[in-house]
Amino acid sequence: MATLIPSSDLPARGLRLHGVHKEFAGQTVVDNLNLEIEEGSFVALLGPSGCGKTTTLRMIAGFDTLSSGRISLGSTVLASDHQQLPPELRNMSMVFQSYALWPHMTVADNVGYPLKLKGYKGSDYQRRVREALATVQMEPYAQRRPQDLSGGQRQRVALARCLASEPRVVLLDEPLANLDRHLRASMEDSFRDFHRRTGATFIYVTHDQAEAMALADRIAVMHKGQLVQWDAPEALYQRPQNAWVAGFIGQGSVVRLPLSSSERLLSSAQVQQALAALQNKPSATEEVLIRPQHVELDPAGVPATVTHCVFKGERYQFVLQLQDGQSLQAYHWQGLPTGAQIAITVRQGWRLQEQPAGSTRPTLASVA
Ligand SMILES: Nc1ncnc2c1ncn2[C@@H]1O[C@H](COP(=O)(O)OP(=O)(O)OP(=O)(O)O)[C@@H](O)[C@H]1O
Repeated sequence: MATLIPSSDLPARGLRLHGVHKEFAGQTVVDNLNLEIEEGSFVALLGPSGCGKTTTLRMIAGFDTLSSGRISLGSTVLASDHQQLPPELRNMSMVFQSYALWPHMTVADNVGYPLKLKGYKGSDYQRRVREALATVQMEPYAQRRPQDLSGGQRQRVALARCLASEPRVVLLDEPLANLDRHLRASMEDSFRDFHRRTGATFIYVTHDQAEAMALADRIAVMHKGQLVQWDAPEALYQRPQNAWVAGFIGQGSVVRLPLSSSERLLSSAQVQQALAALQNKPSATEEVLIRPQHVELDPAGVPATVTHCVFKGERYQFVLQLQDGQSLQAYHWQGLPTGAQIAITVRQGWRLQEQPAGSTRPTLASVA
């Protein structure tokens, strides 16, 4: 796959992955990965299960070796196919889904562990432990053991331990995966705050696109070991590279439309014209992403039939059938019966790049 990151000047103290490749028993799990991560940024590695996110994080941390390529932090080469800086010399800290706290130690001792390794003692040690615990509002729990804490509290202790070691890079591997939905939302705030306070570079692995969008200022979308898009959350949502990314990020429909121009962002008039032309069964069509919020009921629009309607609390979610049988997702504040004949206007569309033959795409979120 082509390099998606321009090989511009190295960020002065940033993290760079250059042609990183990893095989396990002859099978490629990370394929020529190129990324330039700015110092102090919050980056998410996002992709479906098995796409190589954790392996990438472990190579950055130094827990896995590279088959080929190079990882560097500023001017220091951390790893290549012939050299490997040990994890403890990388000035990085990893936060795991399982928290990885010592069960026989108190909360304070868990947090202080990396400080002891660095030789801190006495009042300086005590102060740093207190400060780290205060940052995650866990000071009152200093003398408890991890098993006497909730999942969210344990993860906050793991964050405090990470903070105490003052890393330049914080690596987080699905840290919220074991928590319920409400706790996840409040922990997202803790991560944001933690990132702001430390100024460290954060690399956050998740398969949850909403979590990645809420936290990261840049997202690397991975699929089958390859980087498919590297962009800000808004850009990923508004300008996905292809139908696979469009299906993975947010809700929407990919429809095939006959297009007469070459722009990627299509105006309402262009989409309406293409939708109206579907009744002529055009032979040449291209993939266009249409987000549900851009579909509006409009008596002057093109005909469609309601095939599915689900109440979602703040709105109804529909599946509509276009004149040629293609499906389109839409929202509306009112419910409509299945089989209702309506007319719609689409406010905008995004032309997708065709994917290489044989590649798969995630199933687009449906209301069914
Ligand atoms: N030590 C190993 N030996 C052999 N294969 C491995 C090893 N570690 C990972 N793999 C394989 O590499 C592929 C990528 O795994 P990885 O854990 O990096 O994916 P992931 O995107 O983090 O997935 P998940 O979200 O499920 O954790 C998978 O097919 C996995 O089975």
